[in-house]
Amino acid sequence: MRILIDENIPYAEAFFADIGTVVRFSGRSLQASDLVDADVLLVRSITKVNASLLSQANSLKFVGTATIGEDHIDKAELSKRGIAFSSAPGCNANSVAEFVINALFVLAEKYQIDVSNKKMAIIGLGNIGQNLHHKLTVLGIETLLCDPFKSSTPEKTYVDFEYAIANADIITFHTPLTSTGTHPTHHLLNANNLTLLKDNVCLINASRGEVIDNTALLEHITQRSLSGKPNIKLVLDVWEGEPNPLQALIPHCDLTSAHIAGYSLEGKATGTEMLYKNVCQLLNVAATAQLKDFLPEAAISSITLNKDSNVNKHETVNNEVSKTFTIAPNNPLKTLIHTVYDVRRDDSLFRNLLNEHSFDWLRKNYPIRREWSSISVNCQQPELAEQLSSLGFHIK
Ligand SMILES: NC(=O)c1ccc[n+]([C@@H]2O[C@H](COP(=O)([O-])OP(=O)(O)OC[C@H]3O[C@@H](n4cnc5c(N)ncnc54)[C@H](O)[C@@H]3O)[C@@H](O)[C@H]2O)c1
Ligand SMILES: O=C(O)[C@H](O)[C@H](O)COP(=O)(O)O
Repeated sequence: MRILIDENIPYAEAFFADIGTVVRFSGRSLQASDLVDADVLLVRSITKVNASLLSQANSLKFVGTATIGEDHIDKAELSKRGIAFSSAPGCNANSVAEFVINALFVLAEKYQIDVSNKKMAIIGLGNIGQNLHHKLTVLGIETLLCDPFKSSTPEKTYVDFEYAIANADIITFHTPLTSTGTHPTHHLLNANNLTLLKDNVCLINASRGEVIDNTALLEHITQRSLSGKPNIKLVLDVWEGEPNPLQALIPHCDLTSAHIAGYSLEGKATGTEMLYKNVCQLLNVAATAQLKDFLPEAAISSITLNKDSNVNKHETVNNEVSKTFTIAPNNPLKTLIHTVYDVRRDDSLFRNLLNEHSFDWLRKNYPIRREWSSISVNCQQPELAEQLSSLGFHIK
């Protein structure tokens, strides 16, 4: 059994060595001829699996992508050739949701935004959007939910896209990239509706670059500046035209990164495990390998929050009780989250290394990043401990 696996899929040997011969490849240079005699092909989002790539596949039984996005896969072509397919839905949802909260905390501190009285629109309520919605609810941040494929219930109200972007203080995108169907997302945010955004809006895109018309966004930012309006607070993890982002947009961003929101070790490794289980099922072999047996302990695996840590502290300055920032600079929750991982690290790498190296290099050489669940927190305050536990931390 010949198993072709992208070089950026972790733990592939640990999972697949017992099933067959693992052959690694570089995602953008895979050729049709490499698929001769291959039985299984596991890719990431940079490999376009289409008729051309599959043209010499003579024994391929399964194609898997260790991602949730499927816009790089021609599923109709796979089905025509009788090749089974699966993605890894939800594998990196927690990673992306943590990334967004991480970025939000940076913006809140940088601009002293009291997020407790702001509305955050989540565009796309799938695996990531729902995970993020849960975390924001735990943090007490009000949300506007937008997903035309979901119906409102007494507990959950969905709003339409224009309402969401016109009324939100923070907007975060979590849709797939689609260009057909009733609600395509290609250039969902574009020259026609950018004008609806609030003056002080924060915009986060960790979905697909093409969901926002990047040229129109740059033009809009320039027009805003000319008319004396405040800048958009901008977080871009994904870019139109990757691996060649619109360079002129970069200086206008507060936080930049090379499509790594889903790149926690847990997120990537869970993708491998999901594909492994699917391959085992297809081949009718027992799935004996388990991620929990390989995942290493985090570099910092235990932390103590002292007794007087208080998330929503009212500070008295000059005999006046100061404004309560849910995410104040000394907020222990923010400190804790930025101890596990700080999105500003990736912003620095992106800005400093993008010209010397490349977008793909930054992704390939991505430093290990762990999720909140990798850390055990010793917390003496029951209320804070419960909040941390709901966010995914282990409580001692
Ligand atoms: N930056 C990263 O590293 C990273 C990581 C993971 C996923 N992603 C991207 O994020 C996307 C979402 O991931 P997911 O796991 O939540 O996927 P998902 O399929 O679980 O959810 C997507 C949701 O978007 C909704 N949707 C579709 N069209 C919409 C529209 N026009 N307006 C609003 N909502 C719409 C769908 O109904 C669905 O609920 C992926 O498709 C992928 O492109 C990026
Ligand atoms: O769609 C996804 O799951 C994510 O965008 C994923 O993190 C992309 O990573 P890549 O496959 O490009 O390495």
